[in-house]
Amino acid sequence: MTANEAISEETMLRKQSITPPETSTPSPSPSPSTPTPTTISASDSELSEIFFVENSRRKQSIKIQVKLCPEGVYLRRETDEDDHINEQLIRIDDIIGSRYGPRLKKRARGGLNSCKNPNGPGQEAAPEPDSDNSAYLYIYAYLKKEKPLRRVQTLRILRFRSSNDYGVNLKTAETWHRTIRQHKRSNGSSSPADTGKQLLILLNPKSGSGKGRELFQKQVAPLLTEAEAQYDLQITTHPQYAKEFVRTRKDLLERYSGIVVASGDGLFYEVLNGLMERMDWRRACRELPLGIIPCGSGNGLARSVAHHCNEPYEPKPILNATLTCIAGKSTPMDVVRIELAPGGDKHYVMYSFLSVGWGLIADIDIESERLRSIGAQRFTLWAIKRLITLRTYKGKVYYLRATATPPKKSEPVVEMAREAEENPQANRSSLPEFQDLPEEDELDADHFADAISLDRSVYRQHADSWHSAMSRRTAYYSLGGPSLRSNRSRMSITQRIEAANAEFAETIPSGTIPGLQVPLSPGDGWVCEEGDFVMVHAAYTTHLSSDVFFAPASRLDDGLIYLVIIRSGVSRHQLANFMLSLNTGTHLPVGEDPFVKVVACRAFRIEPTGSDGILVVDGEKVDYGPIQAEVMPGLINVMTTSGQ
Ligand SMILES: Nc1ncnc2c1ncn2[C@@H]1O[C@H](COP(=O)(O)OP(=O)(O)OP(=O)(O)O)[C@@H](O)[C@H]1O
Repeated sequence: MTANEAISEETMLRKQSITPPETSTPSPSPSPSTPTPTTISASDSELSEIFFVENSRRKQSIKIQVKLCPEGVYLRRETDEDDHINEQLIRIDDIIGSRYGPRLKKRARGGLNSCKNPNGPGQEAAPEPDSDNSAYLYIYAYLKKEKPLRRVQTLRILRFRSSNDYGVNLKTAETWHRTIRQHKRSNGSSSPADTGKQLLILLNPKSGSGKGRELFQKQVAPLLTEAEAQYDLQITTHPQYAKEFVRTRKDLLERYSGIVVASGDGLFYEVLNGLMERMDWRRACRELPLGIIPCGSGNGLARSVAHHCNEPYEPKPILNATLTCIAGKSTPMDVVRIELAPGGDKHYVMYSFLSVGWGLIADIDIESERLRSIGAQRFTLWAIKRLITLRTYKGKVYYLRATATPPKKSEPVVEMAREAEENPQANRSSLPEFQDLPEEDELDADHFADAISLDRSVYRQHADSWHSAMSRRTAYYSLGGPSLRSNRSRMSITQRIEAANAEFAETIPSGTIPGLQVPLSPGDGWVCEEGDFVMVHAAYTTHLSSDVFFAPASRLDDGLIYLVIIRSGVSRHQLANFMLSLNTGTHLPVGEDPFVKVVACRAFRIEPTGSDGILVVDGEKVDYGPIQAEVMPGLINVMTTSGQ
């Protein structure tokens, strides 16, 4: 039989072949349940064709109607023998890509460099002259199944051989390929293949067990190839590499459609903070969705994203997360602005996406580092040790409940300016120097990049430390810009500072709560708890690590920080139960508890007494001392399988 044929791989490459008749005549598009003897039926959005699967064992051919429509690919199978009909829909969301051309000799693998197909997206090289004239369409899908939640790899191969001319068959296969892409686009998926841009992939070869490179080659690259994703793989060579890359790259937004971090949470933290230090941070956060492929040891974000979009995680976290990154959809996610007391070597303002910890869990996380060689067991062992030798910490915890009305923004800079005008000499030393930025026409692209890379940290430190002490707002920046210069001489100090603030409010992310040095007032809605604490731990994603389901009620963009406060006096038994239930998310008290409290808040401040203790932000140790945090709702976009 010289007819079209489809090789259908239901699950992991289980092959059958389907073959439609040799000649094809156009026909109206059939419904999925109505088989037609015709081969091709094309409208703008639907294609339909009858294929045959040769069943050599039973010496019969099975007729399969394949219909491509906006919902996906319908396959309707019937046998002459028992009139039995099987139907299946491969949802368009579950199809990650397709390719067409001659039969693939072996499974294509992505390399470690930019992936480019010389024949254009989805198309393979022309067949050898002596081979058959069939054109093949490979449809790569990962079917989502519930109970247990999993993705099942599925490959459908349609073989087009109606014509003796390879070019004609290829054209038919190409039409199917193009239509699949169109349907994915209409379904809200901006596939990397459609954007004309590359995915930036940042890979830390040292994260987790140190096998990031191999994991990428074996598990990630093949999927990127199937999804026709063009990518630029950057392998980090040292800490801060990723941060500097995204911070200083001039063409970041023009060149890349998104950033995928193939690493642990530590590298994602670098990328987030690098983005936030760009002059175009707002646009970068809005336009560049961020994805994570879990190659680290904690992987709290990857687990939280999987939880958010009801995607499987274990037993194949890398494969599942990669599917999420290539789904072409994204969801807003909160970022938390952290302010630390100056003095240490860590950055004064930082941006966090997971958690802030003080006390028990932070201690276990950091102190058990010395047992890293024994793997995840280190947490259990150290938790037992710390439960036996329980520590408490004295201090104050302030929080602004989610329901509290935000404090009215004061006009601190205006107040300062007024003082300065009244008494210029007295205030001169406390006012920052006005720095002239280059004229706009001097700002070519290179110049701009240098300005970003050289000066930003200076501006940030300077402005923050100055204003935190003097004002209720922490991030007004007083640097004169080009827009001020023309009429500067005619402007009062007040006007100049207001104008500068307006300009830099856009270019530098600012907080809305009082600076760390400013006392907090209950009148503004702040609740204060004072005393001895076993732990204060704040989370804004569901999972702190792949197996710590810390804030089950959290949503990626709910604008909430979940603050868990455990006071001194809690029994070891209750604490042990708390720790043991962390992986199921059943650790939090259902009703009122005298020792354990959960507060949904917008902002909080911790003021530890003394200097001996551990504070962590996103699992990394920071300088011990006062710390405050404020949520910036939906600031970034993370790659998901549902969403826009
Ligand atoms: N090439 C490199 N060599 C050494 N360290 C690196 C390199 N690239 C990045 N780093 C640093 O390694 C740190 C840890 O990386 P990462 O978070 O990816 O892995 P992890 O610690 O195993 O995972 P997790 O944070 O989920 O526990 C990051 O803070 C990053 O700065």
